[in-house]
Amino acid sequence: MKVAYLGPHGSFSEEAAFKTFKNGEADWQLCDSILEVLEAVGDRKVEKGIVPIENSIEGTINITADGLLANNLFIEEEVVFPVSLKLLVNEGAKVSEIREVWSISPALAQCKDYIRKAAVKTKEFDSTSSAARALKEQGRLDAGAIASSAAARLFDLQIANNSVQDNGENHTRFIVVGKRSAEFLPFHKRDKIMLLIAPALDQSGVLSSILNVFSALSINLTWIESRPTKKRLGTYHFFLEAETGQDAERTSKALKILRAFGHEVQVLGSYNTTRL
Ligand SMILES: O=C(O)C(=O)C[C@]1(C(=O)O)C=C[C@@H](O)C=C1
Repeated sequence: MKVAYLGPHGSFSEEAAFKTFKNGEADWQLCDSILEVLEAVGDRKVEKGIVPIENSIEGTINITADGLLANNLFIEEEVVFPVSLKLLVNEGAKVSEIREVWSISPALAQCKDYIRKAAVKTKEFDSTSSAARALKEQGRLDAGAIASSAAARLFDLQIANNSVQDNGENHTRFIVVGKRSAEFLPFHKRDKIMLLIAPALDQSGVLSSILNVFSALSINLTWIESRPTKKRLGTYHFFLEAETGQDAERTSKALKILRAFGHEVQVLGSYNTTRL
């Protein structure tokens, strides 16, 4: 089975992918960006992809949320992975002389406090490991990369600071996605469900009326995110993730009520969750 993830080697996505799929189960396809992973699944070049969707410090990874819809994907599994962001430097570099730090944007955002205090510039890359690789290739002594200890080993870089993230408790939620197929059985004995809800009317109280359906049925919501529809300024749709507690009946009741109110409801995934 072909499985895509964000490369190059040494990325957090790689660590999450290796822990999620059994040895020998996957024929790995490394991609240059998160969007490329989602497109590879969308274009059926691979069967599955694994991508980050949310980080405990920085929040939603919008590229993933929007890319799920643009590529007609279905969430099949969720894994929560601990992240430890380090400052990597070339041999001979002095921390006091670092003027720039390089990384993917969500990782830079997870280290805002360090970046502000150190008064360094930032430069965005498509992954933590591509930043580490570029640092090694360019041999710069005035720049550092925010990346993993695996990237330090792989690119032979020194760990100048073992933890540059704003909070020691740092987790990223990854999802395994596949191409959506009409015959897929939604919410059958799974822990969670992901919905995309486009409200029927743009009127006051519409979001609270949607949320009331879940509270009336005692369904716990675990994530809510509004994203612009990209059609007109001020128009939004909502990602809602709920714990189904493997109870398909209450979940289908909620969907029926929401649709009866005229809201457009799409099931974007039905999955179990694992903490790595
Ligand atoms: O750049 C990587 O190493 C990734 O796997 C991406 C990513 C992300 O974008 O959230 C994954 C986990 C961490 O939160 C930092 C980076």
